Amino acid sequence: MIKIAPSILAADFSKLGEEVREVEAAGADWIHIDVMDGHFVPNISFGAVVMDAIRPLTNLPFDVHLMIENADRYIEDFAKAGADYITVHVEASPHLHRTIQLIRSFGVKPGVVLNPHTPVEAILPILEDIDLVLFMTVNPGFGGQKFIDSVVPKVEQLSKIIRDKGLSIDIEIDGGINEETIIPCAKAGANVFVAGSAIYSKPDRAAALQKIKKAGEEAIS
Ligand SMILES: O=C(CO)[C@@H](O)[C@H](O)COP(=O)(O)O
Repeated sequence: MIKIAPSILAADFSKLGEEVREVEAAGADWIHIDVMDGHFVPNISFGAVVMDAIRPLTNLPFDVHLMIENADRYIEDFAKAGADYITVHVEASPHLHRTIQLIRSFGVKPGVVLNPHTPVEAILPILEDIDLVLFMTVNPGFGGQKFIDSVVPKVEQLSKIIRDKGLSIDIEIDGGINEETIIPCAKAGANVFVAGSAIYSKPDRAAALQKIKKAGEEAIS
């Protein structure tokens, strides 16, 4: 099953509620929420207050991608604001087990994010403790960047490890996803795809979303 998670980073913030409702009606599976602190990444987006404001507008799972330092300090806020998944960067988490346990303690599903250059080996020790692995196919901080295809073999590598261990972990891809780049990622074993500009920059968001999803489904059929 291919899931599409539109990234609201690419939405029109002056009408964020409508933008969320529009992608839900278009067939979105999750809503992807990019939180940036201006330290771990060179950009600032929004925090738990904004997420809290849009939480009543949809029942779709909120997939919160923390691109921040000191994530432990903010996890409770995002959990209380209605996160279903919280992912933290392995590169920004010196005490990864503790952070994962903290996320789970609030009833939220924990996940780990890898930057494009970070090897899969970095997360092997915590694989049995997480629900989601997010592979960045751009360097985090901005929407609209070019897909880095050298990440695809890492997706294949992790997918095999998950299969061999009999684990149930979603593999998500984020950065430069469109109806073409989804194909190698889906074939490599990913099942959740973040798309920002490929959906929100299009006049017909529903058509754009469905085209990406169909390309992913065809790739694995
Ligand atoms: O986390 C990030 C960027 O740091 C992503 O979620 C982007 O927002 C995806 O945008 P597109 O590459 O799809 O435009």
